[in-house]
Amino acid sequence: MSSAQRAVVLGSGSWGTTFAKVLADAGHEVTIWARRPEVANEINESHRNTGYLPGIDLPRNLRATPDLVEAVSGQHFVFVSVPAQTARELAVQLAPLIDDDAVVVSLMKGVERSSGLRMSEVLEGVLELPTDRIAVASGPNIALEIAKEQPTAIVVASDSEVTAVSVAKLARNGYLKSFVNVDVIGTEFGGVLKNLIAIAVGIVDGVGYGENTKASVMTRGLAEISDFAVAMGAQASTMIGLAGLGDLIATCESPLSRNFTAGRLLGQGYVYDDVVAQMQQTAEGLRSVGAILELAERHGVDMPIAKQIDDVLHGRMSPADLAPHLATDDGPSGE
Ligand SMILES: NC(=O)c1ccc[n+]([C@@H]2O[C@H](COP(=O)([O-])OP(=O)(O)OC[C@H]3O[C@@H](n4cnc5c(N)ncnc54)[C@H](O)[C@@H]3O)[C@@H](O)[C@H]2O)c1
Ligand SMILES: O=P(O)(O)OC[C@H](O)CO
Repeated sequence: MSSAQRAVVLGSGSWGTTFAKVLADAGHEVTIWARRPEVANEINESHRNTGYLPGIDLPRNLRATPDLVEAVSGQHFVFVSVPAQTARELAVQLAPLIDDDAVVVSLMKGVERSSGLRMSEVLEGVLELPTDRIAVASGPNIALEIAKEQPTAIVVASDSEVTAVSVAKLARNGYLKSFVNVDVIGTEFGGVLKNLIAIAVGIVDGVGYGENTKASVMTRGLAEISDFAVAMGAQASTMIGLAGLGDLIATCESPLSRNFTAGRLLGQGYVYDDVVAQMQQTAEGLRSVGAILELAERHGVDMPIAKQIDDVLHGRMSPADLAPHLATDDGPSGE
């Protein structure tokens, strides 16, 4: 464990609050920025965030504020955990506030719908930071499990290994072990793309198909998202690491996953708008699929599962046809 430092986490939803708890449990002095003052008050007064982490007691060295200026002032480590589609507007507010030497870390797992940019690209562009002051963290990290202090691993990536190590040293404690790599593209896309496959697995689960179907979708899904990530510049090895295969397994198998849950509702026959209305929390995959398909087309990558998710989302395909379609493709081909 490193010596005590200061850090701020922007976003007080499930992951922002959990990650702040991870840092505070490592002995650091942690501030969490909550957009809603009532959430900040609850964290400060009751040491709880019941809307997102029911039953979890938060550490006392974790304090919250709804004031972004106060939250960010003098902070060297700034972690960002808001829904991907809101990252740009937050970054615009953040730009004049961050310290000259601050390291900014994305905890998010979506792409910007309008541009197809990864979150680190959005932050880097708006904040005008060199890439050695940007990092991303990803892995099999279902928030509530980590908040319950169940043992977990995470990977921190930055173009600069020094930066990745400095962040990974900060974000480790008795229940979270951090690893590092320098493949930002793979680490980030791993987190984005597993969400799509978790939606597909949720769909077939909702339809009532069993383990063979889910395993087929997961395995072919891993091949599909690896092809995409490598075409975008990722290392193939990252896709079988924590941010790829690791997160794919956790998200596709957990009833706590919002992406899996959204898929299951689709499989049970709910339409897209009903699913969005029922989700209390962010299911990033629903908003990433269109942008990923556009990038895939531009880079000549075939993504049959992602296409089928998009067809189900837009009512062009019955959920029950998703997996059979996989099996009735043209003649046999190599795995
Ligand atoms: N929950 C997890 O298990 C988990 C784990 C790893 C990564 N992530 C990623 O972390 C990111 C955040 O997810 P989450 O689970 O905390 O989501 P969440 O839905 O639980 O919480 C989102 C938070 O963002 C706030 N927010 C909403 N709109 C905002 C805006 N315009 N400006 C600022 N804040 C706004 C909400 O008030 C809430 O506090 C996502 O990209 C997600 O994929 C989540
Ligand atoms: O709840 P989900 O589907 O957003 O998944 C949460 C995390 O990304 C799992 O690592």
